[in-house]
This record gives sequence, structure tokens and C-alpha cells, in this order.
Amino acid sequence: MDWISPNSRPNTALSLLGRTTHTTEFVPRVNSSSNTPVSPSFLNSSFTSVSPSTSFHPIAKKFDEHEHITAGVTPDTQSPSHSIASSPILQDKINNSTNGSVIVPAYHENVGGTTYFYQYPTATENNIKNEPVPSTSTTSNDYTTFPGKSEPSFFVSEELKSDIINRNLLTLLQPDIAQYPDLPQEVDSYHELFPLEPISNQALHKAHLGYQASMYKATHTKTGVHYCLRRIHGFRLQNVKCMAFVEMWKKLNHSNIVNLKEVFTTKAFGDNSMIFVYSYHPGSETLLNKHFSTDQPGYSDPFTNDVSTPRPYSYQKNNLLRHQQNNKLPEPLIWSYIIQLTSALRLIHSSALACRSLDPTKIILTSKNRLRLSCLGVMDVILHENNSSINHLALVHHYQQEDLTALGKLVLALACKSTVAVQRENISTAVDIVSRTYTMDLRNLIMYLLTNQRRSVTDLMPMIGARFYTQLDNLHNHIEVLDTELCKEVQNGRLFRLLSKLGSINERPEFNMESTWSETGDRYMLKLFRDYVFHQVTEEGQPWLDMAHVVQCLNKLDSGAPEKICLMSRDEQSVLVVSYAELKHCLDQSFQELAGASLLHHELASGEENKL
Ligand SMILES: Nc1ncnc2c1ncn2[C@@H]1O[C@H](COP(=O)(O)OP(=O)(O)OP(=O)(O)O)[C@@H](O)[C@H]1O
Repeated sequence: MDWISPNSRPNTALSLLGRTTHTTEFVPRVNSSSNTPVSPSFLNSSFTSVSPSTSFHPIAKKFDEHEHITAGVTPDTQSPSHSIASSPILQDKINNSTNGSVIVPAYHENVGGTTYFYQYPTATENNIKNEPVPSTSTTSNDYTTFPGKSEPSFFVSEELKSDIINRNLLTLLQPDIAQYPDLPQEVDSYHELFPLEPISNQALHKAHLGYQASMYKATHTKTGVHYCLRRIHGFRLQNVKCMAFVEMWKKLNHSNIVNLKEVFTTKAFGDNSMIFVYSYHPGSETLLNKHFSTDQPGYSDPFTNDVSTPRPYSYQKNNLLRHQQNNKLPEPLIWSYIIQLTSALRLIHSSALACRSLDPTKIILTSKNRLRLSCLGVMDVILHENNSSINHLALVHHYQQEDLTALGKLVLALACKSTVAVQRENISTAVDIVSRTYTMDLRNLIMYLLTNQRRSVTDLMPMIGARFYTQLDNLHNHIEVLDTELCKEVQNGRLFRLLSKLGSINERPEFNMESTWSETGDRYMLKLFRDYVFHQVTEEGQPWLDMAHVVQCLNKLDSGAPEKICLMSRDEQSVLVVSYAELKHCLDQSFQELAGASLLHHELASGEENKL
């Protein structure tokens, strides 16, 4: 480290250190300088994506200036053009403008009615027989699984951030005691119950085979983990044999299944209730709510007849088709649901179980169209209790066939956007509508599921065909986006730890009875470094804020770069030339002092407690 006398220092005050017309950007910079002298240790650090460019940045400039400073030469100010050339935003725009999208021609191969190597451009899929297809109100783009790459930023994307924050908020929601005075404080090992739907007091509100049911979010008292409790009101368990099913369900682990954790009975609600504990997925909504809810603006079930004004059949059918063309769900979305549902069913059926609740109210959706079966095991317990003499295990094949019929009805309902479409009297019209507005593959799948023949979920796989690849590709792309976002936060976590150390040292009023500890020795350099990183000002004395500058300085500190910078005292009477490696040493030493004293205090305190 070199001390420079005030007389020999350049006539640049702190405000002049590399001050340029450089615009403030709270985004990372891209590497734009090829002739940049970068320290090897910096390159080795995991933050090389942030530009170590020295061509435009004040810190880097200081390194270049080091020899000039010692020689008493005033450095030139930066050229504004550098900063513009280094802007990642600008660079990105330039890249985008030359990056035209490549249109890959669709390739279809049909083997025995099954299309392989399939693509999703809407023109072919929306092929209503001999009729031009008006554009649908919801394009397939609305259902893209991943948002794609966004502008470069130091932080996670706004979309992901708000999704995570929203889920956290929902997870932390606490019930209003005044609103729910009857809620028990504790139910077995769970507390902080929060109703996930209005609790109906009407005995008529029976949801599960004649039993009233309600859902709660709850927290496990020991682990603090949040769960979802499905309560079956007024249910007295007489026969524990059904618990064999519960054990089987508990073992199932699948990305499209809400895991069952445990089942118990309780009197905490003032009755005999049966509680099914599931994993909690904040922000989920049922498939019914998402696609068939009359609460949605503009939604109406096209199959609901207006009995007051009977119309000829042809009129009704034309009406249905018109409605369908304007409101239908994009076919890729329906296939995505099919893939997820059949994937879950495949595991369930191969585990000698049956879902038995493949119903739009018992399928939940979270962001990015992630779908999960949410009510597994309940039917097995309730029905076993009601008919304990029946050999339910022997009937499982029958129940599995029922699952496949329910799946066929569900897909038909989605394709017609109507729950009424699956009623016996509407099915043939509904299938006709699907044939006219979707591909034959979708129609064939529905027909296969709705026939009386013996069916298997594995038979559906060739019908799905190459759509698996599309689904897989979407998932991988989404994982890649999340991975990139996670990388940023790993780096931010590293910098946060560094800042925590700096913050613990800077301006500490007293340490070991020494009131000037943070103002002297190594700590003084760290204080000036803090000013250098965060308190830069423009020539006019205005705050100069640049996240790239902050991140770059902290990264160089973390990696202990040999690069040197000028630190100016607040009275501008002395300038300190110091390397990042030296600053890192100061930081480590000072923090160790603090941490050592803190540890000693803890040991002494616990020693005192033990004595007592
Ligand atoms: N595992 C879960 N995690 C988070 N929320 C869930 C979970 N399971 C269900 N939910 C939510 O709880 C609410 C009620 O679910 P439920 O299965 O009772 O549906 P429902 O439409 O009310 O059906 P029913 O009429 O049979 O009660 C829904 O908003 C649903 O999204």
C-alpha cells in the first residue's frame, strides 16, 4: 500500500474519480472490452459474467491511473462513448434486431392414426373441416411454459420474484380470530389453521360422498412446515383396515400428485373429523375454477340450454361451433394437461391403486400450468368405511377403468370448455365439436377413453406421441431459466455475506472498550472503501449510483484482486493507494476479531448458564 502526500496527489477529488457522463444503470454490464487487463483471480471467480471491463469504469480506470498518480499526472476523464458501447441493454437490442426467428417447417408422420413428430403452429391445428378458422381469443402464446430469457439483470426476474413473494405471502397468512372464532388452536400436531375456502355451515354442502369437507392451511408445530388439511366432517372411523390404503398412498411421490403425509381422526373441531394431511401448494386453484368458473368475466357454459327459447338443433350446433371458435383452449395446453394427468395415473395404476377423484374440483393448478391430483386416498377411506364387506383390492381394476373414463370426460369437458358437455345426452354433439375444432389425435384419445373396452393408461402413450418431446423441451427450457435466476441469487448471497461483514465493521461505535476501533488501522481503510463503493458523487456533487460499480468492487474485494484503487479521506487531505487483496486481508482480519469476541461471549454466557 502506498501513501501519497496531498501535494503530490492528482487534482482529482473523490467527485472526479472517473466521473464521466456515464449513465446510471442498475443492470449488469456485458463484456465489451477485449483489451482489458483482468486479474487472473478475478477471472477465476464465479462472477466473470459481470464485466471486469476497465475501459469505462472508474475503478478500473483507477488501476490504469495508478502509475500516473504516483507520478503526479492527472488522469484524463472518461470518454462517454465507452460507456455507451458497454451498455448491455444497448448490446442486447442490437443482438435482437439481427436475430430473426427461424421458421422450422412442420413434419407429420401418421402411423395407425397416431401422429409422430408433431408441431404446434396454430394454422394446422385449428383446422375446422373446410371452414376458415377465426382467431381464438386466447392464443397458444398465453400458455408458454417458460417466460424465456429477459433483459440482463443482477436480480431474479420480476415475474419470478412476484410469484415467489406471492406464494410466501399466502403461506404466511394468519387467520382472523374474529372471523373464524370456532377454529381450534391446535389439531393434533398442527396449529395456525387457515381456511382455504369459506367454511359452509350448511349441512347440505356435502362434497365427499355425503360428507361435508373443508380445507385448511396449517403449520406443523415441531417442524414449522406448512401443510394442507382436508377435513371430513362428522366421520367416525370404525374399521382401521382402510389404513392399508393410506400407507400405500403415502409412498407415492410424483410431480403431478399432491403428496399424502398422514391421516388421523380428531375431536378438535367439536365433532368426529377425519383429517387428511397433504403437502401445501400455495396459490393453487382448481381446474374447475380456472377453466369452467362462471365467476370468470365472459365465461358461460355453451352447452347450457336456454330452455325458455327452444331452437332447432342445427341452430344450436352452429351456436356451439361459433362459441367454440372464440373460446376454445389452445390444443397444446390440453395435451400438456393430458401428459401430466396420464403421468400421474400411470404411477397410481402401477401401484395397484386408483385415483377415484379425477374431477375438475380435485385437480389443482399452480403457476406455469402445473397440475396435481389433490384428493388422493379420501375415496378409498370413505368408501371402504361405507362398504367394509367389499374386497376393495379386488375391485381396483374396475376403479382404474373408471379413472380412464373420468379422464376421457375431463378431456372432453376441457376441449368444449363445458362441464355439461360430458352429460350423456350431450356427448355425441361434444365429440363432433371436438372433431371439427381440434386434431383427430385428440378426438381419437377421447373416443378411446370413452369406449367400454378394457383400456390401459399405457395405451395412451403412443397417442400422445411426439408431444412428449415438446413437453420435455418446455420443461428443460424452464429449468434453464430458473437455473440462470438461481445462479444470480447464489452470487447475490455471496455478496450479501460480504456486505454483512463490512456492515458489522464499518462505523462500529466501540469494540473491546476501544471507541475508535472502527476508525483506525485496517478498519479505516474499510471505511474509505465503503465510501468509494457507495458514496461516489458526480462533479456537481450529486449522488452517482451505479449497481455495476458496486457489484464489480465487491467482487474484486471478494476475490482479493491485485488491482489497486485510490481511496480518498473525507477531508480530501490524503489519498491511499491500496489493492483489493490488501482490503480483503483487512476485512478478514477485522471480522475475525469481531467473530472471535462474539464466540468468546457465547462460550462465557453458556458457561455461566451451566454453572447455574
Ligand atoms: N394441496 C393443496 N395446497 C394448497 N391449496 C389447495 C390444496 N388442495 C386444494 N387446495 C385449494 O383449496 C381449495 C378447496 O379445495 P377443494 O378440493 O375442496 O375444492 P372445491 O372446489 O372446494 O371442492 P369441493 O366442492 O369438493 O369442496 C381450492 O381453492 C384449492 O385450490
